[in-house]
Amino acid sequence: MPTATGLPFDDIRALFERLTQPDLEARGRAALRNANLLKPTGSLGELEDIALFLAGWQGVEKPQITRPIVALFAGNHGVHAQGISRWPMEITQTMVDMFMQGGAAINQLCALHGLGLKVFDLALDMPVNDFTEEPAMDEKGCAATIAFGMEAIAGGVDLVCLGEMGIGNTTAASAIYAALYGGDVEDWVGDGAGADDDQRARKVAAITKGLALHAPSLNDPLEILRCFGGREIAAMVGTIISARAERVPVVIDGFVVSSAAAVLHKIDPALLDHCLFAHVSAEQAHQKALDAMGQKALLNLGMRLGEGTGAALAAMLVKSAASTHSGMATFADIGLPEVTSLPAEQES
Ligand SMILES: O=C(O)c1ccc[n+]([C@@H]2O[C@H](COP(=O)([O-])O)[C@@H](O)[C@H]2O)c1
Ligand SMILES: Cc1cc2nc[nH]c2cc1C
Repeated sequence: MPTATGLPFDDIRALFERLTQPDLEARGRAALRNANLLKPTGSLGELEDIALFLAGWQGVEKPQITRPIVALFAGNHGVHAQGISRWPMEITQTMVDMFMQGGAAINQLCALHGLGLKVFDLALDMPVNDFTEEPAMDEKGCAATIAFGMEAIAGGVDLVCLGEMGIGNTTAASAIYAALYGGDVEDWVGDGAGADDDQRARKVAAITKGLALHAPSLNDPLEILRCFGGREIAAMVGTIISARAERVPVVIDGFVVSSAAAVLHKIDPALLDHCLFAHVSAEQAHQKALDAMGQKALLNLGMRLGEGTGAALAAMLVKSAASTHSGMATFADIGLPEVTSLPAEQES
């Protein structure tokens, strides 16, 4: 990834200059098909919007989801030493082992909804640096981790749901939001995986210290990622970028995955055009983060697990949207007149 001519991040930044776009002609054909499907206009609500979104990114009138995956990234965090989580760091490895054994929540949802599960553990025995003392990563390591995340869609997938596991990573995510958007640190901090009042106060203190230490870097979103992010967050940035290049839609999970999306949104909101936001996490500040990105989530079920569980549920909706749109009969099929053009405002 790093080149002889520039800094490692230069290669990443170059990718933002040549963004693939949805196929608007295919999307238009899908909109016409949608108008002819055997149902009252608009009666499948947001499923219709999702079907047209898929048609645009897949470049076909009848989109299909046949190879969906959850890409689940795990990382450990040096800031854990500041007493910011209810859980020991070893739980990250324990859960990775459990993902392999099939006993975690995400395994059940993947099996139920026909989603492949790819688990990537990112040097769990070498946590990123404690961001209250030094940047979490150096530029080379951060860029290499972004590049690693780009490989998650290799082998051909047509929907990628992002998930993560990392004790301490809600502190990293809160720090990223506070650095990107400013405001009171308290407003970006929540209970994570069950923090008590003292742990929560220590999250605020750690982030406040980190923001002061890394103040010179706060005007550059990739630097913010490097200073505060875990490897799992950097890798998810990479997956979102490579999915865009391949025109593969991405489903963003909760509070932590959204922090990876927020890094890209701050660089250019158009970098998220191929992403759907799955759910509003119960982690306080997730709604605030969604608002900052101008995003509306599909579900709001009070979930705050991570692992990609909210994204896996939303994938079921995305698959439903593709199936109804592509499989239904039309009014012409029952001998009724066909709609042959749409009013201009309904064309996209
Ligand atoms: O993504 C979310 O919405 C979310 C909200 C709260 C907690 N989590 C999960 O909880 C873990 C981090 O919690 P903590 O308190 O150790 O920072 C990590 O494995 C996340 O997947 C995830
Ligand atoms: C047990 C456990 C499972 C998790 N899955 C995602 N984050 C988690 C955090 C904990 C503590």
